[in-house]
Amino acid sequence: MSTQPTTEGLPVMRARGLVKRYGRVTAIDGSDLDLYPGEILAVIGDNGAGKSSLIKALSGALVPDSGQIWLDGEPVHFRTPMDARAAGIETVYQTLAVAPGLDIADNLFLGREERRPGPLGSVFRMLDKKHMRAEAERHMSDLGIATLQNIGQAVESLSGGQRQGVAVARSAAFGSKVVILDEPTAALGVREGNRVLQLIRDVRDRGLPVILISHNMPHVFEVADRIHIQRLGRRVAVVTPSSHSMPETVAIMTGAAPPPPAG
Ligand SMILES: Nc1ncnc2c1ncn2[C@@H]1O[C@H](COP(=O)(O)OP(=O)(O)OP(=O)(O)O)[C@@H](O)[C@H]1O
Repeated sequence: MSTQPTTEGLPVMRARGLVKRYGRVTAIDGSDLDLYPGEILAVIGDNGAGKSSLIKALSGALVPDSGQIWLDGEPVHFRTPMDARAAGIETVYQTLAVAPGLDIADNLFLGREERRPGPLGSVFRMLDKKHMRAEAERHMSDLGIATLQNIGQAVESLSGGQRQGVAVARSAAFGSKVVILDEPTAALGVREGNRVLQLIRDVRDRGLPVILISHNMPHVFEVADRIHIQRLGRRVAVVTPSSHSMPETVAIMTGAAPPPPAG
C-alpha cells in the first residue's frame, strides 16, 4: 500500500489474504482489496496478474482456497455468483452477458423476472411485463441513457456501447452495495467508450461504489478515484491519479519501478 487516499468511513468491501491456485499456477497469492463508499476503484495489472481471479473471488464466481472477504464489516463466504448477487454485488463480465434476441427491458430483468401479483403470478407464473418495462425505463433514464428511446428494442440492434450501457444499467439497478465492471470499454470506440465512462461516474454519483478492471490507462486515469495495482497475484500498491502519473503507475505495474513504501 502506498499513499493514503481519500478514504472515508469503513470499507464497503474488504478482502485480506485471498489465495487461489489452479494446480501449480497461483492465480492470486495473498491478495488484499479495499473498496470505500462512493469511489471508483480501478484494478490494473499486467496479463496474468490475477485481476480476473480476484474479481471472481469477490463476485462468487470462484471460491478462494484461503483468505477472507467482508461486506460492510461482515464476513461473507460466497459459494456461487447468486450468493454475491443476493448480497448486493453485481458484476458485468468482459464477455457481456446480454441476450441479443431479447429487448432492453427483458435484458434488464434477465434472471430476475417479476411475476404478476396474486395467483396470476404465483400459480400461472405470468410475468409482470408492464411493471418491468416501467422499471426498465426508469433505470435507463435515471442513468441518462437518453439514446435508448425504445425500451422494447431488441438488444441485437444496439451498438456495442449501448449494449454495455444496458449491462451497466442492469448492474446499477440491481446492485445495492457494489458494482464490478470487467473491461467495460474494451471493445468500444472513442465516443461509446466515453459514454460508458460517464455512465460509470453516474453509477458512483448515485452512491454505488464501483470496481473497474481495465487495461485502458487513459480511461483509468480519467475516472478512478484510486488505483489498485495488482502484480504477480497480489496488491502491490494503491495510487491515485493525483499521486502518480500514468508512466509511474505503469512502471509499478510492470515491476520496472518498486512500489511506493506502505503509508
Ligand atoms: N481456470 C484456470 N485454470 C488454470 N489457470 C488459470 C485459470 N484461471 C486463471 N489461471 C491462471 O492464473 C493466472 C492469473 O490469471 P487471471 O486471469 O486472474 O489474470 P488477469 O490479471 O485477469 O489476466 P488478463 O489481464 O490476461 O485477463 C494466470 O497465470 C492464468 O493463466
